[in-house]
Amino acid sequence: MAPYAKELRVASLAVQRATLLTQRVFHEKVKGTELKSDKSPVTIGDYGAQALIIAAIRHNFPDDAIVGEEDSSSLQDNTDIRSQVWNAIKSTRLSSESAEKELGGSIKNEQAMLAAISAGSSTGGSKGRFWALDPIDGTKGFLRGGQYAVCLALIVDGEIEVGVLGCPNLPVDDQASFSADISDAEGHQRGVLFAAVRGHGATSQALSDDDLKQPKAIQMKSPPSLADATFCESVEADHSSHGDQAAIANKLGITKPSVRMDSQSKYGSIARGAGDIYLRLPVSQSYEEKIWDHAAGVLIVAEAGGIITDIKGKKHDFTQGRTLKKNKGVVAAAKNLHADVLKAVQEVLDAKQ
Ligand SMILES: Nc1ncnc2c1ncn2[C@@H]1O[C@H](COP(=O)(O)O)[C@@H](OP(=O)(O)O)[C@H]1O
Ligand SMILES: [Mg+2]
Ligand SMILES: [Mg+2]
Ligand SMILES: [Mg+2]
Repeated sequence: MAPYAKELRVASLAVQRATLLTQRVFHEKVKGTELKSDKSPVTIGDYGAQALIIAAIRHNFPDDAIVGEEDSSSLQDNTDIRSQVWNAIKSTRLSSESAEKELGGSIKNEQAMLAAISAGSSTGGSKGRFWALDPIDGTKGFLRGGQYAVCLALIVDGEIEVGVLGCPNLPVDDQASFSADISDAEGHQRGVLFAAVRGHGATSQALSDDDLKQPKAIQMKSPPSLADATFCESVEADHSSHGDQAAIANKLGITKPSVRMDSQSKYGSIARGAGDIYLRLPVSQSYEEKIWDHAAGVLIVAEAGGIITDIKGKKHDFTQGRTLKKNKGVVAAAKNLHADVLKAVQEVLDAKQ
């Protein structure tokens, strides 16, 4: 059996189930968005997806630690939000009974739901197994009806071994034109699951497939020249500097406008050859990137043949706890472009100092 086959299967089904919850929360316009202490939003969808995924991991791998973005502290007193999360969870099941059973079935009650959410409090580190979980990455994109991703990765002794991204609003077709805009995907079926196991390549498949047994290999594209390349970057200008990105594009002779897209959908997109370069350029020097914002996407891009480093050219270090405190930013590109892109990034950023 291929390495990590069970982990890949459980992670894929757990992400698929969580995307059903997030889509329902979005379409039923379930209100109940809170602001966290850093003023970032968290929704019923974030809490519900975290609970469902952690319950599935604990059923299958009870000894594994979990580094999840959300915690349940604000749900302890807020009974209104808590019961909305519970309602969303209760009504979310995979249509395949056998797959639902593989995940351990439903969560038993509200207490078990809170316990599952709280179980994402591991501090990670350099030893043993843990899962990095972002139940909704791009919460702002999710709220806008844009791109978002449900992200799960298994890290073993500091190496990312398995990565899964569920992107409900990206087109299924790997050849569809590269855009964050959902209306551009009209006529395209939407909802794609990207996955990778270290050393075994990256795949995509339709999120709607009941049994998730039809992954297709994906590959990064190598554009003939830098001038033909397409950049992507965050929508949020305080997550990645749009101005620095434009200066870097200019230096490289790239004239096509960048594609702005929320979430790790950017990693999935370049991995399937829809775009060529993803830059995340620090705005604040003190911000530490979170491991759950990158782990799954970094493996998927690497396994699709891309190169990913931070802005200094260093590999991202997932052994440092809940954040990537030893790294700044992201430079992800096809193999034939990465060195030139990194050089331009450094020239532009150095010139600012
Ligand atoms: N100042 C900052 N710099 C970089 N990333 C930030 C940031 N503040 C928040 N983020 C992260 O950016 C993520 C979204 O990335 P993107 O801009 O690529 O869509 C957020 O994930 P969540 O939406 O899961 O909270 C959040 O963790
Ligand atoms: Mg968040
Ligand atoms: Mg995130
Ligand atoms: Mg999130």
